[in-house]
Amino acid sequence: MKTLLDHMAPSRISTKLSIYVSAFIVVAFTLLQIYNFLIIKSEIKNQINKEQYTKAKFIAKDIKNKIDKRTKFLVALADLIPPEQMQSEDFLTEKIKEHIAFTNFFPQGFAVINPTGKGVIAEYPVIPSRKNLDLSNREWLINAKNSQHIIISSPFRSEVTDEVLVVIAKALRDKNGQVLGILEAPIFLNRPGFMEYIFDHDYNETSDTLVISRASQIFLASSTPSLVFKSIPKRGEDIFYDQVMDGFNGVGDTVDASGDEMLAAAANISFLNWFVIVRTPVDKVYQTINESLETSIISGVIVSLAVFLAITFFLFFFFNPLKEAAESVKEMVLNKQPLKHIEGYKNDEIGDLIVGFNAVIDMVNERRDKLEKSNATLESLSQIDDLTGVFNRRWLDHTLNKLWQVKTRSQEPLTLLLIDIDEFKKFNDTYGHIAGDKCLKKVAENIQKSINRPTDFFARYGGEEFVILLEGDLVEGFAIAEKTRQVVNNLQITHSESPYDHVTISLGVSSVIPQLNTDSVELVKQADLALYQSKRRGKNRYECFQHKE
Ligand SMILES: Nc1nc2c(ncn2[C@@H]2O[C@H](COP(=O)(O)OP(=O)(O)OP(=O)(O)O)[C@@H](O)[C@H]2O)c(=O)[nH]1
Repeated sequence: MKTLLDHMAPSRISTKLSIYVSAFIVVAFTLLQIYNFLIIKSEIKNQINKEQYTKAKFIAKDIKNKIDKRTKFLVALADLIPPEQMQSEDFLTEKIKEHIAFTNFFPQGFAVINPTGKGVIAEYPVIPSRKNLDLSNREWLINAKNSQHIIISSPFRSEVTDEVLVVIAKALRDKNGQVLGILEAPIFLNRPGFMEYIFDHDYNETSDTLVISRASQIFLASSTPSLVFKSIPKRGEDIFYDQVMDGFNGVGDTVDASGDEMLAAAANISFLNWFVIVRTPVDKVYQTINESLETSIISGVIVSLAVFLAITFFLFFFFNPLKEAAESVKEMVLNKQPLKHIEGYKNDEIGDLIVGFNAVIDMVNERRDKLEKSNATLESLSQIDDLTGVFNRRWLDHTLNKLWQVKTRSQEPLTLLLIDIDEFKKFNDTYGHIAGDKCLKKVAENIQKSINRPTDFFARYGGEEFVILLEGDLVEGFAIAEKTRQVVNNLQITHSESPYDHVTISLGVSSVIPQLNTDSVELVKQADLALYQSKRRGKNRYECFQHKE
């Protein structure tokens, strides 16, 4: 029973393909994700930069408008106060009250300050702490007194409420230019109607809006309360701040107090020498895309796994016939089994391969059969004597040696009859070689016919000599010798030069029970000696080899 792991052996094409294809898909998918991630990141950065810059410019414009409106309002009020009414608190209070009724720009109202800076000539609404303030040393009071125009103070913290404010002020003069009082109004940056939204944490949920005084180098407004009225980074600490301090309007990269990277946009409020920065932590900018990257990594892993399993399954399905075919071939080759058709037909290239392989096997088998047949033919031809068609000397030697070994083991007799045609030279000389050949053939054919036991073998030994090999003893040898002699004698092939007037044969018989370390040649030699005796004793007879006592 094969396990899944066997099916997924590393040597299998389907396993290799699964791994390669899956790895390719994973790498391609990952690269695509990274590419998309970088593109989207860059798009998001551009978008956020654009939005932040628009927001910064909008806020800058909004602050400018608000200051403009307030200064115009104060100038209009100042124009309503004639110098001769300057000492009339009631008149001034009434005028302020009338004027202020049209706006909510000034929740702290207006005050007309004594030119010395000590005491209030008139105010509305009445703010008790204001009356006792000594403003004589305030830079804005001094500036207002020295200016024909409205002035805007540097931002400062209220001693009373600790809020950040600016004061707008205009000196009220008599016709000689003598300052009779200073009309002033505080603008609290965090109060409703001005920049309160910048201080609102909810409004700045992801981004942070900062209003910065270039002259004072401090944060005037921020949704982070701890930043308000703190110094901005020193020159050299943050390139973006340095650029903005030099008047740059636009977008860039910065860091916050804790060193976290931020995308920022800056817009100038030139006439105040302030600027607005809108900034967002990079973490927050890319939060969504980072989260989606995590999700896509998880989904990528799941998809890759699913793709791997799907590919493995499909490749297994497609390549299994190939695998089984390969195993069949391997088994045939390794175990040297007969080549046979392999199973697993599929209607595709693998199927074509299997069909082709089977056809090759058919061809190989067919050729092998032919070769075996022709080998067998060659083999038999190499064992047959051309002239007579009986076994030849080569076959005889081989058979004799084989039988010699068999009889050595079984200790049974082996008998050899050496046959020689008498006066054959004369036959040739008399009738010619062709007739001699015919004679040889006829003799051989007839002796062969007379040998009918499967354990008796007949072969041409060479020339006009033949051998009969018997798996029997001397007695049987004599019987066959005599029978053979008679067979040839009875052929009555005319031979005028023979004393018998026809062709005869002489035979030498020898028999032995083969022993270890003896040679079959000995048996032939003995038969030859016996044949010699036959010739000497008149031919057309057989003699037996006599062992010397
Ligand atoms: N025609 C033909 N003659 C052969 C063949 N092989 C051998 N001979 C002849 O057989 C003859 C054998 O002669 P010898 O060995 O002198 O023996 P013999 O003439 O038979 O005399 P004895 O053996 O004493 O009877 C030779 O003349 C060979 O040329 C053959 O294949 N065809």
